[in-house]
Amino acid sequence: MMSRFADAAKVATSKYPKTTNKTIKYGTAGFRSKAEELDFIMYRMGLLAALRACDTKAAIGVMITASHNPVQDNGVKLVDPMGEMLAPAWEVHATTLVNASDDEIPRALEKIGGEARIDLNHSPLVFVGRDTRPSSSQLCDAVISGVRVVGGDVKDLGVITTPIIHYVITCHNDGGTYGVPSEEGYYQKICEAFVKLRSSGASNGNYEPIVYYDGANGVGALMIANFLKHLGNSLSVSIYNDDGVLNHLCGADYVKVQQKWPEGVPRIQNVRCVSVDGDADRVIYSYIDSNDKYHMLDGDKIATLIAGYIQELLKNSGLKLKLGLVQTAYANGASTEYITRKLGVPVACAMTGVKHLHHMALQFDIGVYFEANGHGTVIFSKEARAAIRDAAQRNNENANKLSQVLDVINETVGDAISDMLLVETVLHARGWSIFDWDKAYADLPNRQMKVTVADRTVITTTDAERVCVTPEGLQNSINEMVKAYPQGRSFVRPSGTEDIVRVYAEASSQEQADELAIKVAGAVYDQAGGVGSKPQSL
Ligand SMILES: CC(=O)N[C@H]1[C@@H](OP(=O)(O)O)O[C@H](CO)[C@@H](O)[C@@H]1O
Ligand SMILES: [Mg+2]
Repeated sequence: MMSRFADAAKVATSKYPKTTNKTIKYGTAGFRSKAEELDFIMYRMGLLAALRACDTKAAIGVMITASHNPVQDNGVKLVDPMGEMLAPAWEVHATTLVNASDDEIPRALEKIGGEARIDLNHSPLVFVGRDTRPSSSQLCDAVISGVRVVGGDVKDLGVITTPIIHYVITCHNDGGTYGVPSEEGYYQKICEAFVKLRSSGASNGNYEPIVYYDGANGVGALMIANFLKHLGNSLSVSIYNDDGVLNHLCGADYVKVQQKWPEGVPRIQNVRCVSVDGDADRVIYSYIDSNDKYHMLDGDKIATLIAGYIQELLKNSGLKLKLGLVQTAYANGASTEYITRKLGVPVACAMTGVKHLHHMALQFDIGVYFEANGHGTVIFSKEARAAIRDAAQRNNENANKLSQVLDVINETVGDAISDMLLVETVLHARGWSIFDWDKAYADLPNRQMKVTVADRTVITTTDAERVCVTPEGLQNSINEMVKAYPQGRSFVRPSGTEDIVRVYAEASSQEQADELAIKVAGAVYDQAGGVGSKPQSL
């Protein structure tokens, strides 16, 4: 019998033939590689998205972006019905489908359909969005072809940020409860709440409503301009890096990793600079102080600022809701210490990757989660949201504020611009300058290194990646090394996005953190099959 998916193979062969025999895996960030290697993968992800839409009987999202990677790269990730990352079982299906030969596509689709017991009579709807990369438009056409060849409908959102597609998908699938399912609906919801929260005046104490915005030369620069149309005089945003080479010497990843002021932004003392990444789902703040010293405020600083403020609103409102913060092993030790000891907010540690953090944040009524690199948000349980809205209606002033704060937040995924507006809201409420915020606690000096090994899967970990299980003996070596450094901490784990092992070290001085990182990197090289030359310096 001819497969109902026969056309999928025909179009694959004629328009999107497979161009590699390498095995490819759907990773933490979906599929990512050089743009010219991606046509066939995009087409197949269109096919898969349509099947997933049948499976969930809901609209599915496809975002074409390689986030902070160089402009030559591109990538694709699927968004599940409530804005979540694609379910793990479907990551496996994605991998199977991408690794099938062109002729095997119908069989692979039948198999996925069978395993997931999909109702193929459902007519699938797929939303697609893309970043500003020159390759994105053509790759988007490949996705659309994939969806259509199996009878799906497409809504093309055009050039948008990753968080906007997550928001639109969620609103579409919940019948508009979370908000109006459109790009315009997104701006309106967030901005209206933000403007209301500062209706008594945009300045307050040490807070001045002025930011410099580093758009990473990407979609974040376009979208902030749309935000500004809704923000009136509430915040003055000067936009920089809006038409150069994507992510080049600027943007959130550059600022965080290089710990440097972004190129293209005027180097003015004591001004808050907000850097977003290539698809605007990550944000990092930085400033130059009066002594011309550079300071970077990362996801940990953002998370502690937000959690501290929500805790205060909760306390003053009398609402009994359980607030918690989720971090990863990369969170600076000083931030964990500050939030647990000073603020008394419980902290949980999740494995790297936002889906793990998101999942762990669900255990709290209000869960704040952030990776140190600036990706994160706040999520509220249904009950928490209802309790807040209810108390707000009964004129509880703090609950009312919290209710408006809730609308500034994009709960569906980490969102650079919504997170920025949230940070600005807290600073405004507290009357803080960026300096006041920064001095809450001092980061422990830290260092990250990469080690290349023959097979990074020989490294396995436990306890949210903080303890290394294999190769046997490596953790003991790390323990011995760490002992020699005051406030020393170090761990190693295989990257989920690059073919390397990551080493993290922190200690009481930068020299010591660097020294510890180099020693631990050496131990990884010796005990886990290092290749090339042994790491001896940074
Ligand atoms: C140390 C670090 O920043 N790791 C990043 C990086 O993961 P790795 O598994 O470490 O390669 O990419 C992930 C996806 O973008 C992001 O979630 C994560 O935070
Ligand atoms: Mg990103």
